Amino acid sequence: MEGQRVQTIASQSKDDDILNMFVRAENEQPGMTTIHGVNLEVPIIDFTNPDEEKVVHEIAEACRDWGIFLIVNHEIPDDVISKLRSVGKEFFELPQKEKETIAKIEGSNSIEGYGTKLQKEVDGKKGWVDHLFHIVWPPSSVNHNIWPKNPPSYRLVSEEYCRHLRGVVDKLLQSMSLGLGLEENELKEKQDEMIHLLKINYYPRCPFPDMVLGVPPHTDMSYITVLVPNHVQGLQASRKGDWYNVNHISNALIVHVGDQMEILSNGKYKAVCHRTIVNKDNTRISWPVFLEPKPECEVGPHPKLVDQDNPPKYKTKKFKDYAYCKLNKIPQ
Ligand SMILES: O=C(O)CCC(=O)C(=O)O
Ligand SMILES: [Fe+2]
Repeated sequence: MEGQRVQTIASQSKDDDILNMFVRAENEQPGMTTIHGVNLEVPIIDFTNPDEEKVVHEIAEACRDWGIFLIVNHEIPDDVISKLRSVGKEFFELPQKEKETIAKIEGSNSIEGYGTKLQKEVDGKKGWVDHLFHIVWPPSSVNHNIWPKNPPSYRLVSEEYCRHLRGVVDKLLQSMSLGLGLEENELKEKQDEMIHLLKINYYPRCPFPDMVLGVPPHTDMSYITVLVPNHVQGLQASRKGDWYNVNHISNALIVHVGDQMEILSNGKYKAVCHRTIVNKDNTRISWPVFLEPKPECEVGPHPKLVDQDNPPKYKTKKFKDYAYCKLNKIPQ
């Protein structure tokens, strides 16, 4: 096991030394660094808009100018989302011993399983969050041994959500492809080389939310990430050097452009820098699905998007090498 879980610390610890491991330097503390009183009104895309050309244009513009947007009317039924939220919450509310049966094995290369620490920690400061990771697609990459056995409906519910999500992802990739001037199905067809990785972030209530972070500032390593949170706001994005709360719409999907999409588009689409804050009164939970290349897959600027006037801005490398450098904070 990789040390104490934040959930355990949150429910038990009054020890200043332990709590100090979470308190950030002032220039990182959300209380000091958030622009208060305004939300970042990121683009909202309506998937039922009959003007499909307009939707493509809006998505491309959002990827270029924001790297983050919300999708409303996405056709994932509300009850599918609410069941996903229930089973995830139920898993994290199980006795600690039961959760540890699917804990990530320390030193293993796999990211899958129940865990706490993720990236190399700057200044040894810890994020106020535990998580669960498991691959949900394609079936050949899925290891059900790592999925929670409890609640018993966990698997069925998660599979149902992920099936619906694939429809959303297809539409997103088609629009992003067109927005780059590629054929409609060019990115969608790359899905053979991709995995869908579900994460659940569990942010327990925190007695001093202004001084700690959930997930520290980062861009996602994925091509794109599609996320649903519970009812508790906590996602912040950086815009022109300032941190803002992102507008929260219940049951909207939040899309992040990740590093691989920025690389593939040779910088035309921008990965969004984001972080999360925690809450004094409420537990926050979020369910991102990361669309990532398979480890051996090479990612670099798309050949059709580079020429003499637009030389490649990024190296082409295997995703596993990219991920190793990123997680260990080694320059790419
Ligand atoms: O909880 C959230 O809203 C975002 C979490 C996140 O950025 C991540 O897990 O990469
Ligand atoms: Fe993220």
